[in-house]
Amino acid sequence: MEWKNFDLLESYKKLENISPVEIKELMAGENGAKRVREYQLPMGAGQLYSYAAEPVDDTILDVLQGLADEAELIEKYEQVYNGAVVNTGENRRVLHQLTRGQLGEDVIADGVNKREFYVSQQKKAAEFAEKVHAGEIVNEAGEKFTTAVQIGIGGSDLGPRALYMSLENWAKVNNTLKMEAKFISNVDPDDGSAVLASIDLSRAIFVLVSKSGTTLETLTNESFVKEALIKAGLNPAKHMVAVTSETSPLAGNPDYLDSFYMDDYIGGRYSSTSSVGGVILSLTFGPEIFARILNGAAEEDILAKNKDIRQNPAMLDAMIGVYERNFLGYSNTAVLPYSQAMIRFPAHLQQLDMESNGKSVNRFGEPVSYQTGPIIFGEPGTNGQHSFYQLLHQGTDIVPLQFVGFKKNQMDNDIVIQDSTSQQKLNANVAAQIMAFACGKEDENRNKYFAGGRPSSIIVGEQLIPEALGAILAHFENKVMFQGFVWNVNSFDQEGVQLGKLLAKKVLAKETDGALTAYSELLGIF
Ligand SMILES: O=P(O)(O)OC[C@H]1O[C@H](O)[C@H](O)[C@@H](O)[C@@H]1O
Repeated sequence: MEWKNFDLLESYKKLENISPVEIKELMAGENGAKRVREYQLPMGAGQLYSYAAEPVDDTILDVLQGLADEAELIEKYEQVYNGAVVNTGENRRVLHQLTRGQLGEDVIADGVNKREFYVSQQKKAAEFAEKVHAGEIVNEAGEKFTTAVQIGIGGSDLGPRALYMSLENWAKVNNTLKMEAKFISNVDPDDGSAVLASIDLSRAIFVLVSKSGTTLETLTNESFVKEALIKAGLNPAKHMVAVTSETSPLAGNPDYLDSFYMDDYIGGRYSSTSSVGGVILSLTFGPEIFARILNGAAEEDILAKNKDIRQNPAMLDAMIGVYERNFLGYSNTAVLPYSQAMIRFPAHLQQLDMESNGKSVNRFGEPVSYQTGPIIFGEPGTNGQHSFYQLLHQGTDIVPLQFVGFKKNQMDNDIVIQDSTSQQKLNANVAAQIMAFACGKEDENRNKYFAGGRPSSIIVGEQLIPEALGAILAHFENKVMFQGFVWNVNSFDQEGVQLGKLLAKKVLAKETDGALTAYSELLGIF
């Protein structure tokens, strides 16, 4: 198996010379209908990935299949889940898939069977959550905890928060919301203050999450919360658990009610299915619901083993994305869930994708001479339609769009107005948008003219339930991984976040000069 730069592959040349297709033509009339019915494949949890409105035909798909084969994507994926040190920059394995299933061989690292370790932590979190729910672990006054507050940032916040928000209302309707969750992430004191003001502190359990145990924001917020607890006459040691890696400075501290572990083989942005998401989600929804999220993710991980891109939704999505990024010149991707519950999902995908593939050097530290990860942004539909879709329809940049939609809403409340429910209106909009973007509209008035030819895909599910959510989460993780393989970058480190941290420390230590001193003055820091 070889790790080669993308532009050294035969498929790169083929893709450079391939004639692009016109979505506008392909999607028109009865041919378009046939395409929508055919250009789809099953995803995990009974969902479908539809790519009819993407700029591909069978010829291009064959070349993309050739690319997947030539870049040895499946072999590289096998290396990942069998425990190879693919995060070369940090000399680490990459094992997040093992948090939700056994995909290959046992991975024994540092004398430990890693899958067994992750499962043991899941069990520990499940038992802890059950004791909290049963009132066996209670506050100083013997009362049950009612709120779980996660303190963490980046991967220790975004994924778990997106998952929680995606299922909060569903859980309420299905009577499985055991506790409410809140999240404190920003070092902005107003973030912590607002959350603390919104809860009954005496009934709150804080889940301190930091893989490294050294993140300034999280440690600051831990102190912020501890001070509030002490001021309220409460004992912080009775209100806080920690989730961290066994090698971090937070590990093994008796000042927490309990500690749960992940390890250095789980990257922050890939950690939602480890204890990082497991503790808060088991506390709030119950361990069974967290297990259902894992099952959905596991289904998707298994699908991702398929060599045939027409049977492997994550790999197909990844290869279409590479084609759009490197050969059609599209530098952004919008994520547009037509589900209000998924409001924080685009933020999670921003970290997942941009922190993974926002690189200019290959995995050996050599500069690459092609584009890598796109800029990711998004907002739930239909809200986005009334905001930035103007640029998407008529702007000078073409932005590939990733829609997500569900046939049924989550809550048992909808009304018929003018012959349609709100859910029907929501889905009518996503169908309309896909076609408007693809086919556009002729008009003599150039201001009202829509060029069309704007590509999109859509993930369609029955309802946003735990399995569906887990499958969508893993779909994007695997997509990003496959793209990183093609670009030959290390998708599992993030050196680009370090410089800013270093300079912030200098500012706080008053060790600045030049313009940094001037900015410190401008911001009134000292
Ligand atoms: O979990 P922690 O070690 O506190 O890290 C939290 C986050 O901070 C870092 O700066 C990285 O950019 C993220 O990848 C990480 O998720």
